[in-house]
Amino acid sequence: MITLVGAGAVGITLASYLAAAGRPLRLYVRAKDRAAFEQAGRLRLERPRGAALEAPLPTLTERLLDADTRYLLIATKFGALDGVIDALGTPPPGLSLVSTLNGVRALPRLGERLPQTPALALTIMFNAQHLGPLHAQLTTKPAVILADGDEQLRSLLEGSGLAVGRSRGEEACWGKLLINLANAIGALTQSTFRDLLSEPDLRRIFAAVLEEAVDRIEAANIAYKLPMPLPHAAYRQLLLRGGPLTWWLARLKNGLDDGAYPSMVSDVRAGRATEVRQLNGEIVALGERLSWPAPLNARLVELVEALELSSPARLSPDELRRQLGL
Ligand SMILES: NC(=O)C1=CN([C@@H]2O[C@H](COP(=O)(O)OP(=O)(O)OC[C@H]3O[C@@H](n4cnc5c(N)ncnc54)[C@H](OP(=O)(O)O)[C@@H]3O)[C@@H](O)[C@H]2O)C=CC1
Ligand SMILES: CC(C)(CO)C(=O)C(=O)O
Repeated sequence: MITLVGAGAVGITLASYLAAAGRPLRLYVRAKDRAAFEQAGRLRLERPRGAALEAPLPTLTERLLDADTRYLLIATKFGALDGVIDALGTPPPGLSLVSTLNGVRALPRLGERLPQTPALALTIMFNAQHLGPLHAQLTTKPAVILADGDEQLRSLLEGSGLAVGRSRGEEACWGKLLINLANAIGALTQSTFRDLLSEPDLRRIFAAVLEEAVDRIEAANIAYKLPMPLPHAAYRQLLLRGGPLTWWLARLKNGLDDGAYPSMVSDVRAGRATEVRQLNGEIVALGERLSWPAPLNARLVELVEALELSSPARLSPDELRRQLGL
């Protein structure tokens, strides 16, 4: 049995595929959400091309762990993770924790707080927005990458309509983190992926922020796998000189919708805390450990954190480039 905690954009997307395929799934619900979930009566996922996916409402549970829970699938934001761990108490033997969180902090956090319980990463390669109770919008192909090591979980995910890739250890999480460095650029300029990958100033900013991060990750000998069929040097050239080609390739590979935007754009619009510390901040922390600062990523963290404290003001791509000294 899988229990899913976090019925937001990612959680509803995963739950819709799993429930529609008849996989054993329970949905954790807090008292504040029960009436709205029951009223929704089913899961509904709008999809970029093709019909919406409707799936039966999984059993709702107010316990994170039931006697038969084998996997706890965590789809909250990082800021809510400690609260979930606190509510877990002492997990029984046989339970595995599965983190869908962006960044690379969730697994070490789970390992520190729950050292006896195995935790593995399910890297989310799709993009989705939360539309309402048990209702989300998918704006890409429904792809995920599961770290090697749990074939039972893999068999529950495969065949559900989700495309399930493989990763050795955490190399997919680090590769995905590199892509997520653009979330802050999107949040500050309120840009779509199409803008981020076709507007010249935004492409230049992303190329510089990515290069700063790749240099530090390689200097620290961290294994990473970019989720694209190109090595970083070639992708950088594409960003700098490929014109709209970068956008067209991303569109072809990921099935991105024209209007899709990074999840941090929604966070800023909704006035929620962002995960910028777990994304660009991770590169800043790595730079500190290496005594090789990462000033572009540090400035992005500062700018996004300033946004969190004030009402969102959109920077133009040119203003952001100048603010970063590029
Ligand atoms: N959206 C996307 O396209 C992608 C997101 N990700 C990552 O996936 C993770 C989840 O993101 P996303 O789905 O967008 O976030 P959302 O904010 O849409 O969803 C998180 C959900 O978790 C709920 N939640 C928080 N605390 C608890 C709790 N203690 N118990 C039960 N539910 C809880 C929230 O409810 P409430 O707000 O009512 O507290 C909210 O519905 C993040 O790390 C994100 O970076 C990764 C790839 C793509
Ligand atoms: C990969 C990307 C950028 C899109 O899903 C994402 O992880 C996010 O929006 O947070």
